[in-house]
Amino acid sequence: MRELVDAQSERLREHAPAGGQIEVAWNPEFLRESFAVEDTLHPDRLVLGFDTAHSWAETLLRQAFGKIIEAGTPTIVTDWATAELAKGAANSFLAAKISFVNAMAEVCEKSGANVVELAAILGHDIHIGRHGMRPGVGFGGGCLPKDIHGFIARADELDASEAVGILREVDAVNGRRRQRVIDLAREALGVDLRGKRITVWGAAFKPETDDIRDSPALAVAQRLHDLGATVTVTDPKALDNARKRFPELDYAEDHIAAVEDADLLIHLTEWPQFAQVDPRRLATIAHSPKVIDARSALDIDQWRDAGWTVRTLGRL
Ligand SMILES: NC(=O)c1ccc[n+]([C@@H]2O[C@H](COP(=O)([O-])OP(=O)(O)OC[C@H]3O[C@@H](n4cnc5c(N)ncnc54)[C@H](O)[C@@H]3O)[C@@H](O)[C@H]2O)c1
Ligand SMILES: O=c1ccn([C@@H]2O[C@H](COP(=O)(O)OP(=O)(O)O[C@H]3O[C@H](CO)[C@@H](O)[C@H](O)[C@H]3O)[C@@H](O)[C@H]2O)c(=O)[nH]1
Repeated sequence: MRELVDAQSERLREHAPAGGQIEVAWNPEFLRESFAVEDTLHPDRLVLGFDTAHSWAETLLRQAFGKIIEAGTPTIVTDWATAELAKGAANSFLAAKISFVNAMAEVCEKSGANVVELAAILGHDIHIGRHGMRPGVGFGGGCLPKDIHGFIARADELDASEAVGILREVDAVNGRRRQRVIDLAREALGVDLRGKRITVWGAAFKPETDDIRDSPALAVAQRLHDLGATVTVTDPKALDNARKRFPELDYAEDHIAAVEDADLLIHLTEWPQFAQVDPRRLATIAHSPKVIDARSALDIDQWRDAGWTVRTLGRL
């Protein structure tokens, strides 16, 4: 690791106009999409990685983050190698937490337990914590998938493959959640999906963004389309991006009208407006009132009372 950073610094010194004046500092940031401003102004920690033989970069960064440091933000000053690992390790842990609860969901599906309640029980243990452990169709986006793959590749380069076996499993669990939704769709509609009309609620990889990078919702929608279903996708913000990337899918602006004549509705991105829909009204629009709640975000008792057949990931 040290050699890699040294080599990168050397390359910078060769190519940058400032040459030997260049000093390299690592400052990973941990902001989440749709919370970028809040996470930037109020980060839960700062990581500053330097070549400790120099102090110029440290002085500059401490000035740049002056107000945030004064506010008492934990600030960890460390070496290059540790700072470089910080980002990949943090995202790997977040991904592992999600896949852990989703692996529990797989067990719940076999045993009849309820993964939402199980996650609440686990989350109240302060050693575990309740944040970032919502079960569902798994993680996507521009960060967690890329970062665990990058971390695995780097560990392989460093001859530390065994240490990241756990991350290969994290990735495998994540992929199985998407497949589980396809399996549930086939249970609901029959193995042959040709000619079936499926409405997908959600295109963004998570709510409150138009980002569709590695979106679980669109991956599932595309697979259903490949199996012959007519798939209509709706999303409050991400339709333009989705249309460009997956022109073969159908799109609808209005999430209620999107359900007209549907044989099956699949809830794949938990936008709050989806959970606020009156299921009684929706049941009169759909061709067949069947829903898969792949984010455990709908009030399934209310939907069942309204006449819907409800399937979920990780609870009956
Ligand atoms: N999106 C986030 O919330 C977030 C949060 C923390 C960290 N990060 C990290 O920040 C980095 C960028 O993320 P992003 O979401 O802004 O991605 P992005 O894809 O939106 O932006 C990347 C930019 O880099 C440009 N680019 C790509 N390859 C290039 C190259 N070879 N030369 C010059 N420019 C190139 C692209 O054109 C694009 O404008 C990633 O490593 C990501 O993990 C992102
Ligand atoms: O309990 C949870 C939390 C998240 N997700 C999914 O995980 C993915 C990532 O969500 P989130 O972490 O909220 O979004 P990002 O904006 O990708 O932020 C992650 O990636 C950033 C870029 O590296 C980091 O800076 C952040 O700390 C890290 O949370 C999304 O698909 C979510 O639907 C779940 O399935 N269950």
